[in-house]
Amino acid sequence: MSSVSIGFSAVRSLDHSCFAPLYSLSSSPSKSYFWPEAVGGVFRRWKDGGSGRLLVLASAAVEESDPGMDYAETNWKDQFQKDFERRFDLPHLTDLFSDLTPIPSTFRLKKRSPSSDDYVNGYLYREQYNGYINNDDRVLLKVIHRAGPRKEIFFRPGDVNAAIVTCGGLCPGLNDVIRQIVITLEMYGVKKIVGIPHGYRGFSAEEPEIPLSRKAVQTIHLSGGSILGVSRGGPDIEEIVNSIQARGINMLFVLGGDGTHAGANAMHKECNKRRIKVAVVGVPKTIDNDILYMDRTFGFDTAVEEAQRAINSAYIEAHSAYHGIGIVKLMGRSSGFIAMHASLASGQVDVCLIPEEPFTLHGPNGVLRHLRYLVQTKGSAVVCVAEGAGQDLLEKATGTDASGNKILSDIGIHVVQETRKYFKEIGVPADVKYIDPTYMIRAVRANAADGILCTVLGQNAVHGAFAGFSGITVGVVNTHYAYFPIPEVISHPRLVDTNSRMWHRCLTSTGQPDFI
Ligand SMILES: Nc1ncnc2c1ncn2[C@@H]1O[C@H](COP(=O)(O)OP(=O)(O)OP(=O)(O)O)[C@@H](O)[C@H]1O
Ligand SMILES: O=P(O)(O)OC[C@H]1O[C@](O)(CO)[C@@H](O)[C@@H]1O
Ligand SMILES: [Mg+2]
Repeated sequence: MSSVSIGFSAVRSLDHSCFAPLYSLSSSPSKSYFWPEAVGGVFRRWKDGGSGRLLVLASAAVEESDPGMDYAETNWKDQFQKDFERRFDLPHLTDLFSDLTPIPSTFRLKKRSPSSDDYVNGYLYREQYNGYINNDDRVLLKVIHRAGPRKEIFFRPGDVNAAIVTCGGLCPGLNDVIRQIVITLEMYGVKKIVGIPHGYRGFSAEEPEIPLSRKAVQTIHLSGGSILGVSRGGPDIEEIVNSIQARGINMLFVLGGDGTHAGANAMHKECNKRRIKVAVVGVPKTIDNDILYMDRTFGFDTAVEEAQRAINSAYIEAHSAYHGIGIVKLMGRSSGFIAMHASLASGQVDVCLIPEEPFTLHGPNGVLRHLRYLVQTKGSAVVCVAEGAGQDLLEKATGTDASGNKILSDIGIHVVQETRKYFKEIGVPADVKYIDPTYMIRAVRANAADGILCTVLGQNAVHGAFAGFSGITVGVVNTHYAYFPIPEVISHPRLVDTNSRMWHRCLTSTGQPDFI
């Protein structure tokens, strides 16, 4: 692959260890060459059957630009930027209600330069020295909308009827986000805030709404779970929007994964169709970290921390046993981020198996043969397997859960059974210990890093709704908080790039060969 850099920008990201070139021209026809760890957006272009195509890489997410666009002209950079800008334009209430006029924000910010009023007993209180965000402010090459409080807002706080709903599986930090949404709504002057019980099912009105106030949420972040409850499945979009209308909800905060966001976007569209003024704002929740564009989603950091505890226990068990083999199954239906990061964090994993990397168990290049080598050379081995890994090796499970997600076959149990069988067959003793910490990981409270992330996301969700956006979600990209149109972030799950430096670091740490 030949590649020519034509411009640089120093963009720093917490996730990444480098400063990255911004634009790069490449003649590689292969889609597999990308730099998922490059930051700030790396533009790479190659010839594809005569028409130029372009990739933008944003914080480990790879997005193909509109293939219909002709980037062959010399001003491809401008064209690309315009195309990207168009795709990331945010739906706004004024798209529907053109006569809406904003009012000065009720969210008070202190001035940047302190005045004598800001001193109390000689101390300067400057915790809110911050500025309002301009609607033109963008992050990542100035195309993605910056999150934060706007000077003008589109709701009178007295008219706001806000609701919060948490859907899908549990995730550390849900209570932190709920808490911060409530606190921020109150800071704007909102009085009517409720929680919808048990996810979208709560819209079918079997259970009463949960009244929320600063007092009610003050300490909820001290425990895991969601005080509102969660669920999968539930009523269809029309029924949900009927319920939104009947309850008079005009700000809806939706905390959930890709399914929840698909629902939120459908609700936003249905509200538009009915011409009702409702701001639907999502906060992505997934311990799997499988949402596009975001540096990370809340709960992921905590999940990794908990997961590496399970791995360390597996190591101690395996290491203490004669020919011990510790096998740990971690969550990750389509993406192996938890398994990869926990393996790296622990440093004790010999084999890390993720959905993105095919492998065989049997045969000369299989996992089992390598385990035999490990127990015979170092005395023990640890395997970390993501739940979505190796599904092609298993008998297909049939059916879906209440939300329509495919039920996966259990790769953890399969690896355990096959390992026991293999060692018995070859007459080598092996003491196999299995740990599945799945729900222990999900149910814990958020750690400090996630607590901060949840706080900022919760605040920004409220700022986004007051700013008049709807059908959007909030995330952190290249360390900046930004708003995204929902369809862009859920178009497909974010996957571990097996050509990335991070996956290679993981392989270096485990020392595992290719199992193909
Ligand atoms: N395409 C869709 N359109 C409308 N609603 C959906 C869609 N997919 C899922 N939902 C609804 O969203 C809710 C949550 O979906 P799901 O159970 O798939 O969890 P999720 O949000 O993807 O979170 P998790 O990461 O835990 O799987 C459910 O109530 C489900 O009915
Ligand atoms: O057992 P539940 O609640 O359906 O959740 C399992 C799913 O949750 C996830 O962690 C996503 O939140 C997936 O990786 C996993 O398949
Ligand atoms: Mg999902």
